[in-house]
Amino acid sequence: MGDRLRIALGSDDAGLRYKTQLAKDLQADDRVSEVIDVGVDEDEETHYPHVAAAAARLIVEGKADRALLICGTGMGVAITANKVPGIRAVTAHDSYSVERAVLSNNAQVLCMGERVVGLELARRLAKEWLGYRFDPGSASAEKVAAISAYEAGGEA
Ligand SMILES: O=C[C@H](O)[C@H](O)COP(=O)(O)O
Repeated sequence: MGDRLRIALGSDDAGLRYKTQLAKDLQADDRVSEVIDVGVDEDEETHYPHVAAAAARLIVEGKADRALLICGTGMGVAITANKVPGIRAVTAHDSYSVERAVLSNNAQVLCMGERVVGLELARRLAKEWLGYRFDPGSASAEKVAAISAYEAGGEA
């Protein structure tokens, strides 16, 4: 991952208002090199699993570094993204969890719920999230490696 981040951004119709604002925030942020909008658009009713899977696949294909996904609760998009091998997605609505999602879990995908968290807090959390980088030399790396080993069907 380079210093600046390529962010896949997606929502269903329940998260579209927040996605629209977050897109503007991300595009204005110097730490972001690219925002890849995977939908939905206005008047589009693609269900959340399709949007979440599209964003997660961009990461495993090396076309995005991270994804920010919004649905009603932030849960359906996280569940879906986690079905894509290699993806670690979390739902988080507080500052500490957002920090640990990156620093402890090396999660590439942050999910939030438009029906759960206020817009200004969501914007702040997204801004904080951009500032964290996982340290592969940290004590957390061994634990993340264990996640990957279990995902691969082995033992850790
Ligand atoms: O996790 C799912 C999301 O909250 C979605 O936006 C709404 O899903 P539902 O319409 O099935 O409740």
